[in-house]
Amino acid sequence: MYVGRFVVVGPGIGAYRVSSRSFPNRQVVDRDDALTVGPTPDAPETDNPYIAYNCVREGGDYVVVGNGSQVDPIAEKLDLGYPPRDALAEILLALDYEKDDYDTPRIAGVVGDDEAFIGIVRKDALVVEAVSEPTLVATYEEDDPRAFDLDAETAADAARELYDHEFEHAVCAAAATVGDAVETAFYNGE
Ligand SMILES: NC(=O)c1ncn([C@@H]2O[C@H](COP(=O)(O)O)[C@@H](O)[C@H]2O)c1NC=O
Repeated sequence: MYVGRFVVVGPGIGAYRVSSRSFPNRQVVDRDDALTVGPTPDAPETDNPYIAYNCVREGGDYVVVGNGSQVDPIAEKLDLGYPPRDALAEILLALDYEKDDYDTPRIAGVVGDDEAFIGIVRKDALVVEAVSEPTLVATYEEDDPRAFDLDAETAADAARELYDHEFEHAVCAAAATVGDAVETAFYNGE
């Protein structure tokens, strides 16, 4: 099954995978204050505005994961002390779904050491929920949050677990854990 991009978040851990039919030549890079998805050096040029963005970034005591430019303003709201639910709802609603050929939803998660929130804005709905167990939401097909069996306990294992998941067209993955410190990791395949 092809679900496009997806996030999995639970208390203390969050992960994100890029799956892509149209833009497979992409990778995650570590840019000090964020993990960024972008084209590989050999990728064909494109003017699509939705394929390069920060996918993992700290905000306040939390880490934000997501599939587009919403990650930055959500993190900035958290830096200002907004409650995670409100930061997710406000920014997802403000930016809304992507205006591409698929009306691709924006998805995001906020991870704290003992709490987590997940959100999606689709053409027909805005959903923001607190979650107590690892929970998945994807851009296509799996676009309502549902429990996900995440075995990983480290960021490196979470990135690898999402990359290896059976959903089709894996491109790259990133993850973070939130405890006494934040750890991040990514995996771009072999
Ligand atoms: N975040 C991403 O990495 C991303 N990659 C592709 N998209 C959008 O989704 C559309 C469909 O892409 P695909 O066929 O790869 O699923 C693209 O035209 C683009 O507008 C993205 N936007 C949201 O998921």
